[in-house]
Amino acid sequence: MADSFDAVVIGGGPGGYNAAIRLGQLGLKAACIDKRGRFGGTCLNIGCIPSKALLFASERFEEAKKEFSKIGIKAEVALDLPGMMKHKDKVVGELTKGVEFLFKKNKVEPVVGEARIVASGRIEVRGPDGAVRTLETKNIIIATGSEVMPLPGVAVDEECIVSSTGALALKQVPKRLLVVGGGYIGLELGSVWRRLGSEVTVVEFLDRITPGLDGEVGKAFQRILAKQGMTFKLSTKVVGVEKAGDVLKVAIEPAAGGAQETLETDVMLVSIGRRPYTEGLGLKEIGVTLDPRGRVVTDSHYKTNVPGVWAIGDCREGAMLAHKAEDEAVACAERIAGRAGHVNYDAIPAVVYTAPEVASVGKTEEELKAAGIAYKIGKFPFTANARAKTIAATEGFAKIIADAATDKVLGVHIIGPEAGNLIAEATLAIEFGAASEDIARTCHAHPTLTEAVRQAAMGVEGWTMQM
Ligand SMILES: Cc1cc2nc3c(=O)[nH]c(=O)nc-3n(C[C@H](O)[C@H](O)[C@H](O)COP(=O)(O)OP(=O)(O)OC[C@H]3O[C@@H](n4cnc5c(N)ncnc54)[C@H](O)[C@@H]3O)c2cc1C
Ligand SMILES: NC(=O)c1ccc[n+]([C@@H]2O[C@H](COP(=O)([O-])OP(=O)(O)OC[C@H]3O[C@@H](n4cnc5c(N)ncnc54)[C@H](O)[C@@H]3O)[C@@H](O)[C@H]2O)c1
Repeated sequence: MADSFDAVVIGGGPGGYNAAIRLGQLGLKAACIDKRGRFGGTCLNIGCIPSKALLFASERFEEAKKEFSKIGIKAEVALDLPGMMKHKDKVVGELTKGVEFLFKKNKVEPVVGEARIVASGRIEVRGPDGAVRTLETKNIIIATGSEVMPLPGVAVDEECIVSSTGALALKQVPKRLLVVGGGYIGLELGSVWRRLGSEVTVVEFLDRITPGLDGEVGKAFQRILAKQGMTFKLSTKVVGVEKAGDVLKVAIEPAAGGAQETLETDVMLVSIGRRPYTEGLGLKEIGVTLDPRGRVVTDSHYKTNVPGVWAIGDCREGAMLAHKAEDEAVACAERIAGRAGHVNYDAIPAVVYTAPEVASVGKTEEELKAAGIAYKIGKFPFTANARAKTIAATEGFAKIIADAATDKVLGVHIIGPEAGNLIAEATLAIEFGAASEDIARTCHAHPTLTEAVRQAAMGVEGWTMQM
Protein backbone atom coordinates (compact mmCIF):
# COMPACT_ATOMS: atom_id res chain seq x y z
CA MET A 1 0.00 0.00 0.00
CA ALA A 2 1.37 3.40 -0.97
CA ASP A 3 1.40 6.18 1.65
CA SER A 4 -0.89 9.00 0.66
CA PHE A 5 -0.51 12.74 1.12
CA ASP A 6 -2.20 16.03 0.27
CA ALA A 7 1.10 17.34 -1.10
CA VAL A 8 4.61 15.98 -1.58
CA VAL A 9 7.50 18.35 -2.15
CA ILE A 10 10.52 17.11 -4.12
CA GLY A 11 13.62 19.00 -2.95
CA GLY A 12 14.47 20.15 0.55
CA GLY A 13 16.01 23.57 -0.22
CA PRO A 14 14.56 26.98 0.67
CA GLY A 15 11.79 26.42 -1.88
CA GLY A 16 11.01 22.87 -0.79
CA TYR A 17 11.37 23.06 2.96
CA ASN A 18 9.42 26.31 3.25
CA ALA A 19 6.63 24.92 1.06
CA ALA A 20 6.43 21.81 3.24
CA ILE A 21 6.37 23.84 6.46
CA ARG A 22 3.62 26.16 5.16
CA LEU A 23 1.59 23.16 3.97
CA GLY A 24 1.93 21.66 7.45
CA GLN A 25 0.90 24.94 9.07
CA LEU A 26 -2.21 25.03 6.88
CA GLY A 27 -3.20 21.56 8.11
CA LEU A 28 -2.32 19.59 4.98
CA LYS A 29 -0.61 16.20 5.14
CA ALA A 30 2.79 16.90 3.57
CA ALA A 31 6.11 15.16 2.94
CA CYS A 32 9.41 16.60 1.74
CA ILE A 33 11.89 14.43 -0.15
CA ASP A 34 15.59 15.16 -0.60
CA LYS A 35 18.32 12.85 -1.84
CA ARG A 36 21.14 14.81 -0.21
CA GLY A 37 20.67 13.15 3.18
CA ARG A 38 20.58 16.56 4.86
CA PHE A 39 17.76 19.05 4.35
CA GLY A 40 18.35 22.70 3.45
CA GLY A 41 19.25 22.22 -0.22
CA THR A 42 21.98 24.10 -2.02
CA CYS A 43 21.50 27.17 0.17
CA LEU A 44 22.16 25.63 3.57
CA ASN A 45 24.60 22.91 2.53
CA ILE A 46 26.78 24.35 -0.25
CA GLY A 47 25.51 27.86 -0.94
CA CYS A 48 24.28 30.88 1.02
CA ILE A 49 25.16 29.66 4.48
CA PRO A 50 28.68 28.21 4.14
CA SER A 51 29.67 31.11 1.87
CA LYS A 52 28.41 33.68 4.36
CA ALA A 53 30.22 31.92 7.22
CA LEU A 54 33.49 32.15 5.27
CA LEU A 55 32.78 35.72 4.15
CA PHE A 56 32.24 36.73 7.78
CA ALA A 57 35.34 34.98 9.09
CA SER A 58 37.63 36.14 6.28
CA GLU A 59 36.40 39.71 6.65
CA ARG A 60 37.22 39.65 10.37
CA PHE A 61 40.67 38.24 9.53
CA GLU A 62 41.45 41.00 7.07
CA GLU A 63 40.00 43.63 9.37
CA ALA A 64 42.12 42.44 12.26
CA LYS A 65 45.21 42.47 10.06
CA LYS A 66 44.71 45.75 8.25
CA GLU A 67 42.08 47.87 9.97
CA PHE A 68 42.42 47.31 13.74
CA SER A 69 45.56 49.45 13.97
CA LYS A 70 43.56 52.37 12.53
CA ILE A 71 41.15 52.32 15.48
CA GLY A 72 43.70 51.83 18.22
CA ILE A 73 43.93 48.07 18.51
CA LYS A 74 47.23 46.25 18.24
CA ALA A 75 46.88 42.61 17.32
CA GLU A 76 49.03 39.75 16.14
CA VAL A 77 46.86 37.82 13.72
CA ALA A 78 47.36 34.39 12.19
CA LEU A 79 45.12 32.33 9.97
CA ASP A 80 43.73 29.01 11.21
CA LEU A 81 42.07 27.76 8.01
CA PRO A 82 40.86 24.43 9.49
CA GLY A 83 39.34 26.45 12.36
CA MET A 84 37.56 28.71 9.87
CA MET A 85 36.20 25.68 8.01
CA LYS A 86 35.06 24.21 11.34
CA HIS A 87 33.08 27.38 12.04
CA LYS A 88 31.45 27.05 8.59
CA ASP A 89 30.65 23.35 9.09
CA LYS A 90 29.19 23.98 12.55
CA VAL A 91 26.81 26.65 11.23
CA VAL A 92 25.74 24.41 8.33
CA GLY A 93 25.19 21.47 10.72
CA GLU A 94 23.06 23.51 13.12
CA LEU A 95 20.90 25.08 10.42
CA THR A 96 20.28 21.85 8.53
CA LYS A 97 19.26 20.18 11.82
CA GLY A 98 16.98 23.17 12.36
CA VAL A 99 15.02 22.25 9.23
CA GLU A 100 14.39 18.76 10.62
CA PHE A 101 13.13 20.34 13.85
CA LEU A 102 10.76 22.61 11.89
CA PHE A 103 9.45 19.60 9.93
CA LYS A 104 8.67 17.81 13.19
CA LYS A 105 7.00 20.89 14.66
CA ASN A 106 4.77 21.25 11.59
CA LYS A 107 4.06 17.52 11.11
CA VAL A 108 5.90 17.32 7.79
CA GLU A 109 7.28 13.87 6.97
CA PRO A 110 10.93 14.05 5.88
CA VAL A 111 11.84 11.44 3.29
CA VAL A 112 15.45 10.79 2.34
CA GLY A 113 16.00 9.45 -1.18
CA GLU A 114 15.91 10.17 -4.87
CA ALA A 115 12.43 10.92 -6.16
CA ARG A 116 10.99 10.12 -9.55
CA ILE A 117 7.49 11.07 -10.63
CA VAL A 118 6.00 7.97 -12.24
CA ALA A 119 2.55 9.42 -12.89
CA SER A 120 0.64 12.51 -11.91
CA GLY A 121 0.02 11.89 -8.20
CA ARG A 122 2.54 9.06 -7.84
CA ILE A 123 6.19 9.31 -6.78
CA GLU A 124 8.77 6.59 -6.28
CA VAL A 125 11.59 7.27 -3.85
CA ARG A 126 14.81 5.25 -3.90
CA GLY A 127 16.28 5.39 -0.41
CA PRO A 128 20.00 5.27 0.45
CA ASP A 129 19.68 1.49 0.99
CA GLY A 130 18.19 1.04 -2.51
CA ALA A 131 14.70 0.29 -1.22
CA VAL A 132 11.90 1.91 -3.23
CA ARG A 133 8.90 3.48 -1.53
CA THR A 134 5.84 4.77 -3.36
CA LEU A 135 4.02 7.92 -2.27
CA GLU A 136 0.59 8.88 -3.54
CA THR A 137 -0.40 12.49 -3.41
CA LYS A 138 -2.99 14.97 -4.62
CA ASN A 139 -0.26 17.54 -5.36
CA ILE A 140 3.43 17.41 -6.25
CA ILE A 141 5.66 20.45 -5.85
CA ILE A 142 8.89 20.32 -7.88
CA ALA A 143 11.55 22.23 -5.95
CA THR A 144 14.65 20.48 -7.22
CA GLY A 145 16.73 23.65 -7.56
CA SER A 146 19.75 24.21 -9.75
CA GLU A 147 23.25 22.96 -10.46
CA VAL A 148 26.53 24.53 -11.59
CA MET A 149 26.62 25.62 -15.22
CA PRO A 150 29.59 23.81 -16.79
CA LEU A 151 32.19 25.67 -18.84
CA PRO A 152 32.52 23.77 -22.14
CA GLY A 153 35.77 21.81 -22.33
CA VAL A 154 36.64 22.34 -18.64
CA ALA A 155 36.25 19.43 -16.22
CA VAL A 156 35.67 20.41 -12.61
CA ASP A 157 37.63 18.17 -10.19
CA GLU A 158 36.74 20.22 -7.06
CA GLU A 159 40.44 20.37 -6.14
CA CYS A 160 42.23 22.63 -8.59
CA ILE A 161 39.37 23.31 -11.00
CA VAL A 162 36.52 24.00 -8.64
CA SER A 163 32.88 25.03 -8.63
CA SER A 164 31.54 26.99 -5.67
CA THR A 165 31.31 23.69 -3.77
CA GLY A 166 35.06 23.07 -4.00
CA ALA A 167 35.84 26.75 -3.39
CA LEU A 168 34.03 26.48 -0.06
CA ALA A 169 36.32 23.70 1.09
CA LEU A 170 39.86 24.35 -0.19
CA LYS A 171 42.42 22.74 2.10
CA GLN A 172 44.94 25.55 1.71
CA VAL A 173 44.99 29.13 0.51
CA PRO A 174 45.95 29.05 -3.18
CA LYS A 175 48.72 31.47 -4.12
CA ARG A 176 46.74 32.39 -7.25
CA LEU A 177 43.02 31.99 -7.87
CA LEU A 178 41.52 32.56 -11.28
CA VAL A 179 37.77 33.18 -11.18
CA VAL A 180 35.76 32.61 -14.36
CA GLY A 181 32.62 34.76 -14.16
CA GLY A 182 32.33 38.06 -12.29
CA GLY A 183 28.90 37.41 -10.77
CA TYR A 184 27.69 36.70 -7.25
CA ILE A 185 29.72 33.56 -6.62
CA GLY A 186 32.92 34.75 -8.29
CA LEU A 187 33.00 38.02 -6.36
CA GLU A 188 31.93 36.60 -2.99
CA LEU A 189 34.24 33.58 -3.01
CA GLY A 190 36.95 35.56 -4.80
CA SER A 191 36.77 38.01 -1.88
CA VAL A 192 37.05 35.22 0.67
CA TRP A 193 40.28 33.85 -0.81
CA ARG A 194 41.78 37.28 -1.58
CA ARG A 195 41.31 38.23 2.08
CA LEU A 196 43.01 35.01 3.12
CA GLY A 197 45.99 35.74 0.86
CA SER A 198 45.32 34.64 -2.73
CA GLU A 199 46.06 36.80 -5.77
CA VAL A 200 42.65 36.83 -7.44
CA THR A 201 42.00 37.47 -11.13
CA VAL A 202 38.43 37.59 -12.40
CA VAL A 203 37.82 36.80 -16.06
CA GLU A 204 34.40 38.11 -17.13
CA PHE A 205 32.83 37.61 -20.54
CA LEU A 206 30.89 40.90 -20.54
CA ASP A 207 32.33 44.41 -20.30
CA ARG A 208 31.14 44.75 -16.67
CA ILE A 209 30.89 42.67 -13.52
CA THR A 210 27.54 41.68 -11.92
CA PRO A 211 25.64 42.60 -15.10
CA GLY A 212 22.20 42.78 -13.43
CA LEU A 213 23.21 45.62 -11.09
CA ASP A 214 22.45 49.30 -11.63
CA GLY A 215 25.31 50.48 -13.88
CA GLU A 216 26.55 53.24 -11.58
CA VAL A 217 26.64 50.85 -8.62
CA GLY A 218 28.35 48.16 -10.69
CA LYS A 219 31.12 50.57 -11.71
CA ALA A 220 31.67 51.74 -8.12
CA PHE A 221 31.69 48.10 -6.99
CA GLN A 222 34.38 47.13 -9.49
CA ARG A 223 36.50 50.14 -8.52
CA ILE A 224 36.32 49.20 -4.83
CA LEU A 225 37.12 45.52 -5.45
CA ALA A 226 40.07 46.52 -7.66
CA LYS A 227 41.35 48.80 -4.89
CA GLN A 228 41.15 45.83 -2.54
CA GLY A 229 43.47 43.96 -4.88
CA MET A 230 41.26 41.97 -7.25
CA THR A 231 42.34 42.04 -10.90
CA PHE A 232 39.69 42.12 -13.61
CA LYS A 233 39.88 40.97 -17.19
CA LEU A 234 36.60 42.09 -18.72
CA SER A 235 35.24 41.25 -22.19
CA THR A 236 37.38 38.13 -22.00
CA LYS A 237 36.62 34.44 -22.26
CA VAL A 238 38.40 31.28 -21.16
CA VAL A 239 38.96 29.01 -24.14
CA GLY A 240 40.88 26.17 -22.57
CA VAL A 241 42.83 24.95 -19.57
CA GLU A 242 45.74 22.57 -19.22
CA LYS A 243 47.35 21.09 -16.15
CA ALA A 244 51.14 21.38 -16.01
CA GLY A 245 52.16 19.73 -12.76
CA ASP A 246 50.64 21.78 -9.94
CA VAL A 247 49.96 24.74 -12.21
CA LEU A 248 46.98 25.42 -14.46
CA LYS A 249 47.65 27.13 -17.78
CA VAL A 250 44.48 28.92 -18.76
CA ALA A 251 44.03 30.15 -22.33
CA ILE A 252 41.96 33.32 -22.59
CA GLU A 253 41.00 35.54 -25.50
CA PRO A 254 38.89 38.66 -26.07
CA ALA A 255 35.16 37.82 -25.95
CA ALA A 256 34.80 39.17 -29.48
CA GLY A 257 37.68 36.97 -30.68
CA GLY A 258 41.34 37.88 -31.15
CA ALA A 259 44.81 37.02 -29.88
CA GLN A 260 45.06 34.33 -27.19
CA GLU A 261 46.96 34.82 -23.95
CA THR A 262 47.90 32.29 -21.27
CA LEU A 263 47.36 32.93 -17.57
CA GLU A 264 48.91 30.69 -14.93
CA THR A 265 47.01 29.91 -11.78
CA ASP A 266 46.94 27.37 -8.96
CA VAL A 267 43.18 27.10 -8.62
CA MET A 268 40.44 28.03 -11.06
CA LEU A 269 36.86 28.70 -9.92
CA VAL A 270 34.14 28.19 -12.53
CA SER A 271 31.24 30.49 -11.60
CA ILE A 272 29.45 31.34 -14.83
CA GLY A 273 25.94 30.75 -13.53
CA ARG A 274 23.67 27.89 -12.55
CA ARG A 275 21.09 25.93 -14.52
CA PRO A 276 17.84 24.26 -13.44
CA TYR A 277 18.21 20.73 -12.14
CA THR A 278 15.46 18.27 -13.03
CA GLU A 279 17.50 15.27 -14.13
CA GLY A 280 15.97 11.84 -13.64
CA LEU A 281 12.77 13.31 -12.23
CA GLY A 282 10.51 11.83 -14.90
CA LEU A 283 9.18 15.19 -16.10
CA LYS A 284 9.39 14.30 -19.80
CA GLU A 285 7.64 11.01 -19.19
CA ILE A 286 4.64 12.65 -17.52
CA GLY A 287 4.61 15.51 -20.06
CA VAL A 288 5.65 18.53 -17.95
CA THR A 289 6.70 21.38 -20.26
CA LEU A 290 10.24 22.77 -19.92
CA ASP A 291 11.42 25.98 -21.61
CA PRO A 292 14.50 26.06 -23.90
CA ARG A 293 16.72 26.73 -20.85
CA GLY A 294 15.43 23.61 -19.12
CA ARG A 295 13.28 25.50 -16.63
CA VAL A 296 9.94 24.08 -15.57
CA VAL A 297 7.21 26.21 -17.12
CA THR A 298 4.42 27.29 -14.77
CA ASP A 299 1.63 29.84 -14.75
CA SER A 300 1.76 32.74 -12.30
CA HIS A 301 0.35 30.45 -9.61
CA TYR A 302 3.18 27.89 -10.00
CA LYS A 303 0.99 25.29 -11.78
CA THR A 304 2.65 23.33 -14.55
CA ASN A 305 0.71 22.09 -17.57
CA VAL A 306 0.12 18.74 -15.78
CA PRO A 307 -2.75 18.93 -13.26
CA GLY A 308 -1.60 18.57 -9.66
CA VAL A 309 2.06 19.27 -10.49
CA TRP A 310 3.54 22.60 -9.35
CA ALA A 311 7.07 24.09 -9.48
CA ILE A 312 8.93 26.73 -7.44
CA GLY A 313 12.43 28.10 -6.85
CA ASP A 314 15.58 27.81 -8.95
CA CYS A 315 14.07 25.15 -11.24
CA ARG A 316 11.61 27.66 -12.71
CA GLU A 317 12.12 31.12 -14.20
CA GLY A 318 13.38 34.15 -12.27
CA ALA A 319 16.25 35.09 -10.01
CA MET A 320 18.05 32.15 -8.45
CA LEU A 321 17.79 33.40 -4.89
CA ALA A 322 16.84 31.59 -1.70
CA HIS A 323 14.29 34.19 -0.61
CA LYS A 324 12.64 34.19 -4.06
CA ALA A 325 12.28 30.39 -3.71
CA GLU A 326 10.90 30.88 -0.18
CA ASP A 327 8.29 33.42 -1.30
CA GLU A 328 7.17 31.17 -4.14
CA ALA A 329 6.98 28.29 -1.66
CA VAL A 330 4.58 30.17 0.60
CA ALA A 331 2.42 31.36 -2.31
CA CYS A 332 2.32 27.87 -3.88
CA ALA A 333 1.43 26.14 -0.60
CA GLU A 334 -1.31 28.69 0.01
CA ARG A 335 -2.70 28.13 -3.50
CA ILE A 336 -2.76 24.38 -2.88
CA ALA A 337 -4.65 25.04 0.35
CA GLY A 338 -7.20 27.11 -1.59
CA ARG A 339 -5.87 30.47 -0.46
CA ALA A 340 -4.64 33.47 -2.51
CA GLY A 341 -0.83 33.22 -2.44
CA HIS A 342 1.01 35.83 -4.49
CA VAL A 343 4.60 37.04 -5.06
CA ASN A 344 5.50 40.63 -5.94
CA TYR A 345 8.55 40.22 -8.19
CA ASP A 346 9.23 43.98 -8.08
CA ALA A 347 9.99 43.67 -4.39
CA ILE A 348 12.62 40.92 -4.31
CA PRO A 349 15.91 42.24 -2.98
CA ALA A 350 19.32 41.01 -4.11
CA VAL A 351 22.48 41.27 -2.04
CA VAL A 352 26.15 40.61 -2.77
CA TYR A 353 27.79 39.88 0.58
CA THR A 354 31.20 41.38 -0.14
CA ALA A 355 32.68 44.25 1.88
CA PRO A 356 31.14 46.68 1.25
CA GLU A 357 27.89 44.85 0.56
CA VAL A 358 25.86 45.64 -2.52
CA ALA A 359 22.07 45.48 -2.28
CA SER A 360 19.28 46.40 -4.61
CA VAL A 361 15.54 46.14 -5.05
CA GLY A 362 13.26 47.22 -7.88
CA LYS A 363 14.33 48.77 -11.16
CA THR A 364 17.77 49.95 -12.25
CA GLU A 365 18.30 53.19 -14.17
CA GLU A 366 19.07 51.14 -17.28
CA GLU A 367 15.76 49.25 -17.01
CA LEU A 368 13.76 52.46 -16.57
CA LYS A 369 15.50 54.12 -19.51
CA ALA A 370 14.74 51.10 -21.70
CA ALA A 371 11.09 51.18 -20.59
CA GLY A 372 10.85 54.94 -21.28
CA ILE A 373 9.83 55.75 -17.69
CA ALA A 374 10.83 59.23 -16.42
CA TYR A 375 12.49 59.14 -13.01
CA LYS A 376 14.24 61.28 -10.39
CA ILE A 377 17.25 60.24 -8.32
CA GLY A 378 18.40 60.93 -4.77
CA LYS A 379 21.87 59.85 -3.64
CA PHE A 380 23.80 60.00 -0.40
CA PRO A 381 27.40 58.91 0.24
CA PHE A 382 28.38 56.98 3.37
CA THR A 383 31.31 59.38 3.85
CA ALA A 384 28.69 61.87 5.10
CA ASN A 385 26.93 59.39 7.43
CA ALA A 386 27.92 59.68 11.07
CA ARG A 387 27.57 56.00 11.92
CA ALA A 388 29.62 54.96 8.88
CA LYS A 389 32.38 57.25 10.16
CA THR A 390 32.27 55.75 13.67
CA ILE A 391 32.57 52.22 12.32
CA ALA A 392 35.26 53.29 9.82
CA ALA A 393 33.30 52.01 6.81
CA THR A 394 32.54 55.00 4.61
CA GLU A 395 32.81 53.55 1.11
CA GLY A 396 29.74 53.63 -1.11
CA PHE A 397 26.38 55.34 -1.35
CA ALA A 398 22.62 54.87 -1.23
CA LYS A 399 20.64 55.70 -4.36
CA ILE A 400 16.87 56.03 -4.61
CA ILE A 401 15.05 56.14 -7.92
CA ALA A 402 11.48 57.47 -7.88
CA ASP A 403 8.87 58.02 -10.56
CA ALA A 404 9.19 61.59 -11.86
CA ALA A 405 5.44 62.13 -11.91
CA THR A 406 4.17 60.27 -8.83
CA ASP A 407 7.31 60.04 -6.61
CA LYS A 408 6.63 56.29 -6.16
CA VAL A 409 9.85 54.45 -5.27
CA LEU A 410 10.85 52.35 -8.27
CA GLY A 411 14.32 51.16 -7.28
CA VAL A 412 16.83 51.40 -4.48
CA HIS A 413 20.51 50.54 -4.90
CA ILE A 414 22.97 50.60 -2.05
CA ILE A 415 26.68 49.89 -1.96
CA GLY A 416 28.05 50.29 1.52
CA PRO A 417 28.26 48.86 5.04
CA GLU A 418 25.29 46.63 5.98
CA ALA A 419 23.65 47.29 2.60
CA GLY A 420 22.00 43.85 2.86
CA ASN A 421 20.17 44.89 6.01
CA LEU A 422 19.47 48.44 4.82
CA ILE A 423 17.65 47.17 1.73
CA ALA A 424 14.81 45.75 3.87
CA GLU A 425 13.41 49.24 4.44
CA ALA A 426 13.49 49.93 0.71
CA THR A 427 11.84 46.57 -0.05
CA LEU A 428 9.03 47.38 2.37
CA ALA A 429 8.65 50.81 0.75
CA ILE A 430 8.27 49.22 -2.69
CA GLU A 431 5.90 46.54 -1.34
CA PHE A 432 3.72 49.25 0.23
CA GLY A 433 3.89 51.44 -2.90
CA ALA A 434 5.55 54.22 -0.90
CA ALA A 435 6.73 57.53 -2.31
CA SER A 436 10.32 58.66 -1.74
CA GLU A 437 8.84 61.41 0.43
CA ASP A 438 7.40 58.74 2.76
CA ILE A 439 10.96 57.57 3.48
CA ALA A 440 12.28 61.13 3.65
CA ARG A 441 9.67 62.11 6.26
CA THR A 442 9.99 58.96 8.38
CA CYS A 443 12.09 59.43 11.53
CA HIS A 444 15.29 57.34 11.39
CA ALA A 445 17.35 56.75 14.55
CA HIS A 446 20.62 58.62 14.93
CA PRO A 447 23.39 57.66 14.48
CA THR A 448 22.53 54.75 12.17
CA LEU A 449 23.41 53.72 8.66
CA THR A 450 19.69 53.90 7.82
CA GLU A 451 19.99 57.68 7.86
CA ALA A 452 21.89 57.42 4.58
CA VAL A 453 18.77 55.91 2.98
CA ARG A 454 16.63 58.72 4.40
CA GLN A 455 19.04 61.39 3.18
CA ALA A 456 19.04 59.80 -0.27
CA ALA A 457 15.23 59.92 -0.24
CA MET A 458 15.37 63.61 0.68
CA GLY A 459 17.67 64.04 -2.30
CA VAL A 460 14.92 62.95 -4.72
CA GLU A 461 13.21 66.31 -4.05
CA GLY A 462 16.53 68.10 -3.67
CA TRP A 463 16.53 68.70 0.10
CA THR A 464 19.26 66.38 1.36
CA MET A 465 20.27 68.15 4.58
CA GLN A 466 23.52 66.53 5.66
CA MET A 467 25.64 67.01 2.60
C1 LIG B 1 27.80 29.36 -3.42
C2 LIG B 1 26.38 29.85 -3.43
C3 LIG B 1 26.02 30.91 -2.63
C4 LIG B 1 24.71 31.37 -2.62
N1 LIG B 1 24.39 32.42 -1.82
C5 LIG B 1 23.14 32.90 -1.81
C6 LIG B 1 22.77 33.96 -0.94
O1 LIG B 1 23.59 34.49 -0.19
N2 LIG B 1 21.50 34.39 -0.97
C7 LIG B 1 20.55 33.84 -1.79
O2 LIG B 1 19.41 34.28 -1.78
N3 LIG B 1 20.87 32.81 -2.61
C8 LIG B 1 22.12 32.34 -2.64
N4 LIG B 1 22.44 31.27 -3.44
C9 LIG B 1 21.38 30.69 -4.29
C10 LIG B 1 20.48 29.75 -3.45
O3 LIG B 1 21.27 28.74 -2.89
C11 LIG B 1 19.39 29.16 -4.32
O4 LIG B 1 18.68 30.19 -4.98
C12 LIG B 1 18.42 28.34 -3.50
O5 LIG B 1 19.08 27.31 -2.81
C13 LIG B 1 17.32 27.76 -4.36
O6 LIG B 1 16.47 27.01 -3.59
P1 LIG B 1 15.63 25.80 -4.19
O7 LIG B 1 14.80 25.27 -3.06
O8 LIG B 1 14.95 26.22 -5.42
O9 LIG B 1 16.71 24.70 -4.62
P2 LIG B 1 17.94 24.03 -3.89
O10 LIG B 1 18.36 24.78 -2.68
O11 LIG B 1 18.95 23.79 -4.93
O12 LIG B 1 17.37 22.65 -3.35
C14 LIG B 1 16.97 21.63 -4.21
C15 LIG B 1 17.14 20.30 -3.52
O13 LIG B 1 16.48 19.32 -4.29
C16 LIG B 1 17.17 18.09 -4.16
N5 LIG B 1 16.81 17.24 -5.31
C17 LIG B 1 16.99 17.50 -6.62
N6 LIG B 1 16.51 16.48 -7.36
C18 LIG B 1 15.99 15.58 -6.49
C19 LIG B 1 15.33 14.33 -6.65
N7 LIG B 1 15.08 13.80 -7.84
N8 LIG B 1 14.95 13.67 -5.53
C20 LIG B 1 15.20 14.19 -4.30
N9 LIG B 1 15.79 15.36 -4.10
C21 LIG B 1 16.18 16.06 -5.18
C22 LIG B 1 18.63 18.50 -4.16
O14 LIG B 1 19.40 17.52 -3.49
C23 LIG B 1 18.58 19.82 -3.37
O15 LIG B 1 18.91 19.63 -2.01
C24 LIG B 1 23.73 30.76 -3.45
C25 LIG B 1 24.09 29.67 -4.26
C26 LIG B 1 25.39 29.22 -4.25
C27 LIG B 1 25.76 28.04 -5.09
N1 LIG C 1 24.49 36.69 -2.56
C1 LIG C 1 23.66 35.96 -3.29
O1 LIG C 1 22.46 36.16 -3.29
C2 LIG C 1 24.20 34.87 -4.14
C3 LIG C 1 25.49 34.38 -3.94
C4 LIG C 1 25.94 33.37 -4.77
C5 LIG C 1 25.12 32.85 -5.74
N2 LIG C 1 23.88 33.34 -5.90
C6 LIG C 1 22.99 32.79 -6.97
O2 LIG C 1 23.64 31.76 -7.67
C7 LIG C 1 23.60 32.05 -9.06
C8 LIG C 1 24.86 31.56 -9.71
O3 LIG C 1 25.97 32.40 -9.35
P1 LIG C 1 27.10 32.72 -10.39
O4 LIG C 1 28.00 33.73 -9.80
O5 LIG C 1 27.65 31.44 -10.89
O6 LIG C 1 26.27 33.33 -11.61
P2 LIG C 1 25.95 34.85 -12.01
O7 LIG C 1 24.89 34.75 -13.02
O8 LIG C 1 25.74 35.72 -10.83
O9 LIG C 1 27.30 35.36 -12.69
C9 LIG C 1 27.88 34.69 -13.74
C10 LIG C 1 28.82 35.64 -14.45
O10 LIG C 1 29.59 34.88 -15.35
C11 LIG C 1 29.66 35.58 -16.58
N3 LIG C 1 29.91 34.58 -17.61
C12 LIG C 1 29.03 33.74 -18.21
N4 LIG C 1 29.67 32.93 -19.06
C13 LIG C 1 30.98 33.25 -19.01
C14 LIG C 1 32.14 32.76 -19.65
N5 LIG C 1 32.09 31.75 -20.51
N6 LIG C 1 33.34 33.33 -19.34
C15 LIG C 1 33.41 34.36 -18.44
N7 LIG C 1 32.33 34.85 -17.82
C16 LIG C 1 31.14 34.30 -18.08
C17 LIG C 1 28.33 36.29 -16.69
O11 LIG C 1 28.39 37.38 -17.57
C18 LIG C 1 28.11 36.72 -15.24
O12 LIG C 1 28.68 37.97 -14.95
C19 LIG C 1 23.46 33.56 -9.16
O13 LIG C 1 22.76 33.91 -10.32
C20 LIG C 1 22.67 33.90 -7.96
O14 LIG C 1 21.31 33.87 -8.28
C21 LIG C 1 23.40 34.34 -5.12
